[in-house]
Amino acid sequence: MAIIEVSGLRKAYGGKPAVDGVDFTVEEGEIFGILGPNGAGKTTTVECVEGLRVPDAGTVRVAGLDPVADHRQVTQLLGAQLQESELQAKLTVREALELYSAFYPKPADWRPLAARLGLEAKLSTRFAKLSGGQKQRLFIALALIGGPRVVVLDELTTGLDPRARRDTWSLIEEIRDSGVTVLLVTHFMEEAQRLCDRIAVIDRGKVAALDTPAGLIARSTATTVISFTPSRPLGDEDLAGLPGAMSVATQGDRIVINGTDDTVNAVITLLARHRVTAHQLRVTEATLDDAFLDLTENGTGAAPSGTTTPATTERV
Ligand SMILES: Nc1ncnc2c1ncn2[C@@H]1O[C@H](COP(=O)(O)OP(=O)(O)OP(=O)(O)O)[C@@H](O)[C@H]1O
Repeated sequence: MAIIEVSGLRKAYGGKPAVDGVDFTVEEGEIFGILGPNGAGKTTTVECVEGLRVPDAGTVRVAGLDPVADHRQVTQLLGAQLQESELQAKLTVREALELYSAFYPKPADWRPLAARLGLEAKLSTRFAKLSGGQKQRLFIALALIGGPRVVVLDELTTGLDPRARRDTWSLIEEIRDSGVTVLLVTHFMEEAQRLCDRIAVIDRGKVAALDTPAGLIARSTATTVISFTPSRPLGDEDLAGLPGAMSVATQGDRIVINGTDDTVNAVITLLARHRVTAHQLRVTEATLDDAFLDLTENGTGAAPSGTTTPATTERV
């Protein structure tokens, strides 16, 4: 069942469209990612979902409620961590948790929440003295304190070191596993690929693509690249007609083939049949990075699904 429904959403600032007809639905219990280049309209979109901005046109519903007209009810079921969150420097972690608990009629018990987020030892620490990762953990706790059904996390891991980022990913998965729907705005492809059940790629205020991470990668013009140096030359006729191969090139004594998983298997069979050893065999897969560049203005422009281009050898 959809818990968030966004339809025909438009929002302009000073006449310039920031969100220009966005549609998507988020199913209850999923991690839904919003991905896109700087200034694409991601934050404006989630701020409309949170009821912090009033749409110029279109409808937004959270559990059937209008985030603007039914703001009070929506704040009881939606927890938000904003992109640039700050707290009073002298506030301790305990005070922040107690203060935010007071905003809700039935808050979650903050003690187990703090323990789950690794904040127990920091309860008496002032906000200004927390590390970036600890601040983010506190903001997650504050977003969860009302016992929400949906939590919106906007660029949560920006500025964190790789270990803190990975720890935060585990937390986000735990939140989803506890039944909370997560709407996640991120710039990090690896984060989106690892965490999200589905992703809307937003570009210039519109949804450029909406799919699972694997589905977005499959749309990418980039594919699987196989390269190796054979122990003795292979005939052109052997390499022609490999299943799924879109191009075969030689670079010195290296062979570079752009194809699919079927091509990888066929190459291995071919090498075994000819008793040829492949030196420095490399297989690289398309990633969400490739798909992102294909789908957004920063890349080569939106590529229609199913199109292919000749192999690019620099990815090898
Ligand atoms: N309060 C505002 N007043 C005027 N223009 C704004 C305002 N907020 C955002 N914009 C503009 O609207 C467009 C979309 O901004 P938004 O913050 O929604 O994008 P974003 O995808 O979240 O970007 P980023 O990834 O850089 O955070 C941008 O061109 C931005 O400059």
